Amino acid sequence: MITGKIIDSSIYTPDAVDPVVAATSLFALICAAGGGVVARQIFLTRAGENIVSDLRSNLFKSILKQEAAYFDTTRTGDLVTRLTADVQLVQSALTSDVVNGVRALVMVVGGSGLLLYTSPMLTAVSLISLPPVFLSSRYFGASIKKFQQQVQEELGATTTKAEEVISQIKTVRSFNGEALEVVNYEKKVQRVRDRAIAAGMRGAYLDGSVHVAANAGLLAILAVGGNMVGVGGGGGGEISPGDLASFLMYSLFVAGNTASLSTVYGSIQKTRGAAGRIFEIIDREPAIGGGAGGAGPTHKESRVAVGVQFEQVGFRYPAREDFVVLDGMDLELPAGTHTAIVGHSGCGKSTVASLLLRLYDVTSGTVKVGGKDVKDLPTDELRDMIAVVQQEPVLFGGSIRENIAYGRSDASEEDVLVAARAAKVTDFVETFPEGLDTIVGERGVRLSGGQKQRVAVARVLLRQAPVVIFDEATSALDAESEFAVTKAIESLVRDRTVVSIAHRLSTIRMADRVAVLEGGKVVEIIEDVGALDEEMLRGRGDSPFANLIRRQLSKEPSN
Ligand SMILES: Nc1ncnc2c1ncn2[C@@H]1O[C@H](COP(=O)(O)OP(=O)(O)OP(=O)(O)O)[C@@H](O)[C@H]1O
Repeated sequence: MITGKIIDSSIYTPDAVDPVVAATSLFALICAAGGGVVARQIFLTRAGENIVSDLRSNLFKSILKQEAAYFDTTRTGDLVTRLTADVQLVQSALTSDVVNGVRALVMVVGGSGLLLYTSPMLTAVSLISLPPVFLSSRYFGASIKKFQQQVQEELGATTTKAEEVISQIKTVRSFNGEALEVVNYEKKVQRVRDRAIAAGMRGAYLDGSVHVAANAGLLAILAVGGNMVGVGGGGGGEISPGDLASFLMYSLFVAGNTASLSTVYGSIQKTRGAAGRIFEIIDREPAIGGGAGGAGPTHKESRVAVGVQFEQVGFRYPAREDFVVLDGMDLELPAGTHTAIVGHSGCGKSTVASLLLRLYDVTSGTVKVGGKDVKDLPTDELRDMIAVVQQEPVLFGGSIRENIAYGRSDASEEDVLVAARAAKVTDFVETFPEGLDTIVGERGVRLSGGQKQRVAVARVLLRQAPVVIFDEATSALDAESEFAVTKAIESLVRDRTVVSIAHRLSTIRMADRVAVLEGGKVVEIIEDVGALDEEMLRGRGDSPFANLIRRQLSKEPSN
C-alpha cells in the first residue's frame, strides 16, 4: 500500500512524501515481522515436535497391545516404517507445512481483502484463476495421497526385507545368498522409487497448473487495470497508477501464496496417507485386550498352586483358518503336578502353551486356569500366573543380569543369583570377565544356544509363577547340563503346576505324568511315568505313546 502511495505522490505531489523517509519507516515494520518469524518458528516447531513424540509413543503402545495373531499377518518392517518414516512425514507436515500453510492462508485472505478494498472490479477479474486452481488441487491431490500411501507400504516391505536379511546374515552367507538378496532388495527399492516418482509427478502437475492459473490472473489484471488507468487520463482515471502498482503487488502476494498453499495441500495429502496408516493402528481395538499399559512385571509372594483344564478345545490359527490344529482336546493338569506333553512335530504342543497364555483365543471350548475361564481373567493377571521358557528363547540386548530380571523388576541381587545358580548360568558366566554384567548382544547373539536357554530358564525360575511351561527348554543342552538344569527346575518349581513340552525321553522322565497329543486330541495319558521304562522294554502294547517313544528311541543315540 505504501509503495502505491509513494508512486502516486511522486507523480502528483512530488514534495509531499520523501521516498527515503517512507522506505526507512517501512524498515521498522520489517524488523517487527522478522521477530514474528522467529517466534513462529520456535512455537510451531515445539508444538510439532511434541505432537510427534506423543504420536510415536502412542503408536508403539498400540502396536504392543495387539493380539499375537495380528503379528502373524503383519510384517515387522511395515510396523517399523509406520514408527519411523510415516511419523517422520507427519512431523515435517506439522513443523513446516502447517507453518507455511497458515502463513500462506493469512497472506491470501489479507491480500484478497486489500485487493477488494483497492478495486472490487479488478478483484472480480482476478477471480478467473480460482476455478482452475480449485479443480487441479482436487484432481491431483487425491492421486498424490493414493501414491504416497503406496510409497509407505512399499517402504514397509523394503524394511522387512532388510531387517530379515541383516538379522539372518549368517544363514544368507552360508547359502551364498547375498547376490540374490541384493536383487530382491533392489526390486523392492525400485517399487518405492516408482510410486514416489508417480506421487512427485502429480505434485509437479499440481504446482505447474496452479502457477499458470495464478499468473494468468495477474495478466488479466494488467490488461484490464492498464485500460482503467487510461480512462480520463492524467490521474483522472478509475484507478491511479500507484493503486494499480499496489494492486499488482497484492496480486503477486496472493498468487505466490496460493501457489504455496497448493504445495502445502499436496504435502498434506501425502501426510494424510501416512497419518492414516498411523491411526489405523492407534484406533485398532485388539481382539484380545490387555498388555501394554499395565503395571509391568510384578511378583506376588503368596502363590498357591493352580490347576489347568482344557475342555473340548478346538483351535485354528487365524493366519491359517483352513488348518485344524486342535480338535476337541480335553486335558486336565491338576495343581502341583508336572505333565509332559508329547507328540509328533507339528501336532500342536506349543499351541497348547500359547492358548494357556491366551496369546490366541480358542476357536471352540474353554481353557481354565484356577477354575476360571482365561477369557474372564484380565490378561495381565493371567500372564502373571504363568511363566514360559520358549522353544527358541529370545534375549534382549542388555546384560545377562538384566535378562534374568526381565520378568521381575523388583528382584533383589540375591534372587537373581539364586536363579542364575539354579539354571547353571553361573557355570558359564564364570569364564566371562564381566560376569553377569556381560552384554549379550542383540537378541542374545553373543551367547550359544544352550547358554541362552539357561538364561531363559533362570528368568522363569525367578518369576516363581504358579504355572510353569517349559517348551523344549533344555533341548540345546548336552545330557549332563540338561540333567543339572532339570534337577534345578524340579527343586524350584515344587508345588507348581508344570507343563513340559518334550521330545527327549530324558526330559519326559522328569514328569509325573505324560499326555500324548495326536490328531488335535489327547489320545493317551500315562500317570505312572516311573513304570515307563519297563513297559517299553517289554515292547508291550501298541499304544500311541509306546509307538512314539519307540520311534524316538530309535533316533536317540543313547539315554
Ligand atoms: N502362528 C501360526 N500361524 C499359523 N499356523 C501356525 C502358527 N504356529 C504354528 N502353526 C501351525 O500349527 C501347527 C502346530 O504347531 P505347534 O508349534 O504347536 O507344533 P509343535 O507340536 O509344538 O511342533 P514342534 O514339536 O515341531 O515344536 C503346525 O502345523 C504349524 O504349522
